[in-house]
Amino acid sequence: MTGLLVVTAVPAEAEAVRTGLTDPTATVVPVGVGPAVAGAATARLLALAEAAGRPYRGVVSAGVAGGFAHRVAVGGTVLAKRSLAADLGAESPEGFIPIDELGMTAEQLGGAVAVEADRALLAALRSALPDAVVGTVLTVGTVTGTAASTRALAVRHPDAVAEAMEGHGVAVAATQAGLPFVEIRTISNPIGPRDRDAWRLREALTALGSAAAALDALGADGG
Ligand SMILES: O=C(O)c1cccc(C(=O)CC[C@H]2O[C@@H](n3cnc4c(=O)[nH]cnc43)[C@H](O)[C@@H]2O)c1
Repeated sequence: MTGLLVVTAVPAEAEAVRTGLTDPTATVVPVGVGPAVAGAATARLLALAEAAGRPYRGVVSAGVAGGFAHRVAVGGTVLAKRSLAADLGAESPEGFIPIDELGMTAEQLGGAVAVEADRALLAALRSALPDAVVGTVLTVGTVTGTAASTRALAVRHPDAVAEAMEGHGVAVAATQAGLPFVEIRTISNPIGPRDRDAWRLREALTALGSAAAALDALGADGG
């Protein structure tokens, strides 16, 4: 069995992870932006490793994220208790209806709208990163960019700490492969009215490099 598969969206995030992670058995791959592309790419990487007789032992979704300002500051680190597909559902005149409240069977849904982090991986990261904020990390297809939608998300998900665009897709790929999964993010921007100039990518990428050192705790003898 090989080591961990760590997937990021963009190459800059993968580079940041590689600066902190020293576990030689881990593989870090930038797979693209968004849950569909990240999920499909992760599933393919897992299948290729399995077919080569070198299956991964766990999957990590890592990168930068928008943070809910009342929960975590820019530059902070978050660990996902669960990775939740926050915009999977239906709009209605009364508001958003999550996919799992539309009356579909489990078979029709094909997977959970929220994937829980693997307990052992999360526990190992929590102890290596005691200052990290732990809560739900939302997966969205559209970056939240208004005060109204930020409020609506925070009300709908009071335990949410951050949003990003890949976690749930990667989590579904890991779950379907029977592998443990966890999501780790560092905060590049507060969620709220769009202000791309306010994104602190360099700060978040530096924090990601530091946080990635904790992934060594998930290596062959850890986690
Ligand atoms: O341009 C660069 O150098 C660069 C370096 C690192 C990352 C990027 C990105 O564009 C990251 C996109 C990635 O970040 C996540 N993200 C960050 N903030 C949010 C947010 O407020 N809402 C949703 N997602 C966010 C997301 O996972 C994207 O894939 C560029």
